[in-house]
Amino acid sequence: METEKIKKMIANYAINYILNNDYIGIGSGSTINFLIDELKKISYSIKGAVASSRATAKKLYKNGINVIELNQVYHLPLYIDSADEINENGIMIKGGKGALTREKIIASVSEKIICIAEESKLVKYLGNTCPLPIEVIPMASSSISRKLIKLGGNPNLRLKNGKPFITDNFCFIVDVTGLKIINPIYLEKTINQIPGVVTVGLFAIRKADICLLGLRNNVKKLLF
Ligand SMILES: O=C(CO)[C@H](O)[C@H](O)COP(=O)(O)O
Repeated sequence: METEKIKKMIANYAINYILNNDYIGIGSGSTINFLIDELKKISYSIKGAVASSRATAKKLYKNGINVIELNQVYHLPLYIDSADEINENGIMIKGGKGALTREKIIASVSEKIICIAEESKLVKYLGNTCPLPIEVIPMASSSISRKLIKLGGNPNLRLKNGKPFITDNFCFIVDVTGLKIINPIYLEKTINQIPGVVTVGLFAIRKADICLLGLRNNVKKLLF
């Protein structure tokens, strides 16, 4: 309950960053769902929103926000999303809800990335409180897992109701624990190069510019 209250508070704070009559990229997950509830109040001033998942698109649409395809815009001035972890340099682990690929695409064309997260997600060492998700082409999940073991990780195919979890892109997710994320940019590039990897949920090459960190009673702004 306390976490939900904090997520709501950050979402309420974050709408102050939304530019009048412009486009915006919107992430996925429970924190972002609170943000979308807030966006409803200013839907008239949002030119269009690019959604990072089908679930987000559905909720935006329901809240009267104009949902557009990324192909309709050249670039986005702002992308707001949450993360599973963020470190003191703005590098994030994302993909806990499985939307990492679309999130990374939107992040790559966005001028500014704001991460909204509760304090518990701010970590010193990435990968200690959550696994690193990797979206993979289904036929390559085993070969990729073997390569991840060679890199020192413990890969696990993500399941839902006993069957592989299927992403919006009809792919699987391999969640890896145990990797030492000492050089995140190098690790992101290394994993990206394994054949069959669609996206690794390490956001080091394009990290957050700002984090709005939800504390118990207020929001702290971190600039990177
Ligand atoms: O990366 C994500 C989705 O792929 C989310 O941002 C991350 O999982 C955090 O989710 P929540 O806001 O529910 O804690």
